[in-house]
Amino acid sequence: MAQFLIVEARFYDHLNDMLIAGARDALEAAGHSVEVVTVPGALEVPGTIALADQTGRYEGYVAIGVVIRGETYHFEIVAGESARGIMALTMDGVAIGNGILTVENEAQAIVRADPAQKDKGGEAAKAALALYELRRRWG
Ligand SMILES: Nc1c(NC[C@H](O)[C@H](O)[C@H](O)CO)[nH]c(=O)[nH]c1=O
Ligand SMILES: CC(=O)[C@@H](O)COP(=O)(O)O
Repeated sequence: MAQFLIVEARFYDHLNDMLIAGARDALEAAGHSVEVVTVPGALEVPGTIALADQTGRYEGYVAIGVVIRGETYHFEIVAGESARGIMALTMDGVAIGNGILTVENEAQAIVRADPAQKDKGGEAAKAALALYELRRRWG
């Protein structure tokens, strides 16, 4: 049994609740414990995972959030930089599944967040579990 941390950018409550439910179910079904920490937006997620990892308390992380395209270039910054930060940590060996949706509209987000449909939260948790298992094998 390992301790996983879900780091959620709580920008859209109803969408996050579905993503977290899917992620939590996947982690608990695999026999692990789950904590959740909430940050304002997707840009804060990589830094939060970096800080959490320094504590040594967690074996893996699931990044949760939703970025919906608006009218300006801000979408590219938030979507791209959050993914870039998460990927940088992954390349340093941190076990992270990226469940931050980057979508055009709310309808796309609902289909992807709903555990009964695309279940992207569960998918991200399974990615974190896969990296955690590889770390155990090779670590
Ligand atoms: N527009 C969205 C954001 N924007 C906020 C940033 O992530 C960040 O919190 C702010 O710039 C302060 O550093 N965040 C999301 O998660 N989703 C969005 O659609
Ligand atoms: C992530 C975004 O694009 C967004 O929420 C910001 O919207 P806008 O570009 O209309 O300010």
